[in-house]
Amino acid sequence: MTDPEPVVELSGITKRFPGVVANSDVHLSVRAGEVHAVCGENGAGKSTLMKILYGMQQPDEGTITINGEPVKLRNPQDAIKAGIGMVHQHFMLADNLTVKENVLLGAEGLHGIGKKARSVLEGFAAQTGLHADLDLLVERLGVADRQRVEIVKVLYRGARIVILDEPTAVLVPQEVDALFETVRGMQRQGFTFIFISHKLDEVRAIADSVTVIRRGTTVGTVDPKTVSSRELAEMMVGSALPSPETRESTVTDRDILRVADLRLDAEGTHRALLKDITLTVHAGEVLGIAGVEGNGQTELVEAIMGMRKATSGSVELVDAEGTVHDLTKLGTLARRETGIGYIAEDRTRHGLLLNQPLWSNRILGYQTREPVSSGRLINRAAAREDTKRIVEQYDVRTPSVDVPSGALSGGNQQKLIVGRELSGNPLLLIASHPTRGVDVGAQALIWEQIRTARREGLAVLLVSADLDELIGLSDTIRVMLRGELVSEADPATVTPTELGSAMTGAATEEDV
Ligand SMILES: Nc1ncnc2c1ncn2[C@@H]1O[C@H](COP(=O)(O)OP(=O)(O)OP(=O)(O)O)[C@@H](O)[C@H]1O
Repeated sequence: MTDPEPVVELSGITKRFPGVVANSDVHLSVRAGEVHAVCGENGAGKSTLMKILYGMQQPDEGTITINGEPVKLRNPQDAIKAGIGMVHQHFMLADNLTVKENVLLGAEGLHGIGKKARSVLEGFAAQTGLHADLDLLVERLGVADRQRVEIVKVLYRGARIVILDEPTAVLVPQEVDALFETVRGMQRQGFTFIFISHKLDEVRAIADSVTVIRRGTTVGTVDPKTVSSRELAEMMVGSALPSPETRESTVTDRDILRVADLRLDAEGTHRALLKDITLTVHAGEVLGIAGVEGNGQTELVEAIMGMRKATSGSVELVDAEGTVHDLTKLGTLARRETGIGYIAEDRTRHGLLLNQPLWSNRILGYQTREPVSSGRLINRAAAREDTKRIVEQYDVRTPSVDVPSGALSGGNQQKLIVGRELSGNPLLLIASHPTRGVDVGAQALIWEQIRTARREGLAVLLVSADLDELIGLSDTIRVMLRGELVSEADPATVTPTELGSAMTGAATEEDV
């Protein structure tokens, strides 16, 4: 039997940015009806390649062939015409519109907005397992359903080849299984998927082929069923990975963060986004917060950081001398200055200034502190030096510390932030999804840095959607549901599936 014809053939793709070759002679050949994973370290060039395939960027060299025809994709409209759809990692839906409105917006020309449109839409909804009412506002949907709306949106526009950019990063294991079921079902109907992921177990579970990219160029394409996750990781990195360390407890009885009876009402209402939150994080402890996205974790972090004003309750930080600092009424910068490092959930909104060089980003949040400032004056030379140190220590792949942080790949931006936030010698680190979007090698590195700091007495409040990370890093896990801490899990014994059930188990469709 001969292999089916490739539906997508990228050949000799090269893309240069100032100081960086993002793609160098990359080849990718995707057969009809397969799930083709693209893997590689942070900065390897995956996003660039996908942007080229989706018409968002033009290659300097190379050719693109779709269904045997050479094509020029000048913009996403061209890609959509060629039958390519992209589901981005960050959803692009309007919360205040219904499912139907979101799908039809901008595509009214296809089937109108009446009965015909609805019936086509219903067909795609059934195909993707989207059971939500099409007239429901998107804000009422959970993450997994929103993702399905995104998929429906691209199918409605005629996509037969769907790019999924890290689709499982925000899903619990049960939702990942459901997504994979959908993908398999659609595959049987002839759809082709290109799947970007750092989760190699998932790649092995769903993909028919995997193309590995390293430092901008193709290493090769393999059958993921015939290699282990470790071998795949080593193909990506080009060398052997360090072994994961064994569990050891460094928890002390010294309180660092104390949150008592915290309540946060939605603005102008008495509807509680957070209720009865009481928790303590000790020196040397990682307290993990598990929860399906949208259950109050973001609000909890923002209330502790002073980005949202709590309705009632208190937040205190106890320093090394035992002095208690009441943070409840302080602003964010003042809270940080008492000794909090903060890895924000949304690095491009709260963590970085994208048009500023890396060294200026090193100063962000530390404008009054050594070594980058004398308290009143910024010390540029010291900031550049310290940024170089971070780049080295955290393996940030960049041509220099003078490029804007926006030119770094997502994972490298994340490494820069983690490096900066651990550099201020904080008492407490608030880490929201600290390794989101980073590759396995960088993840191991970040975990190691956090563990080292914990051994030296750092207290960590960890919020993560990556259950392996929560289980692997936490000393204690608490589960958040509808704004409350509802249960505890022992990371030494709990499985990701059990934790997933605790996170969703008690929730009914309506609650979500
Ligand atoms: N607009 C740009 N300007 C300058 N350099 C860029 C730009 N976009 C990407 N790069 C560089 O190209 C290289 C490849 O980046 P790309 O985002 O494709 O990597 P990636 O494999 O998707 O990484 P990640 O897993 O971290 O998302 C990186 O070195 C990055 O800094």
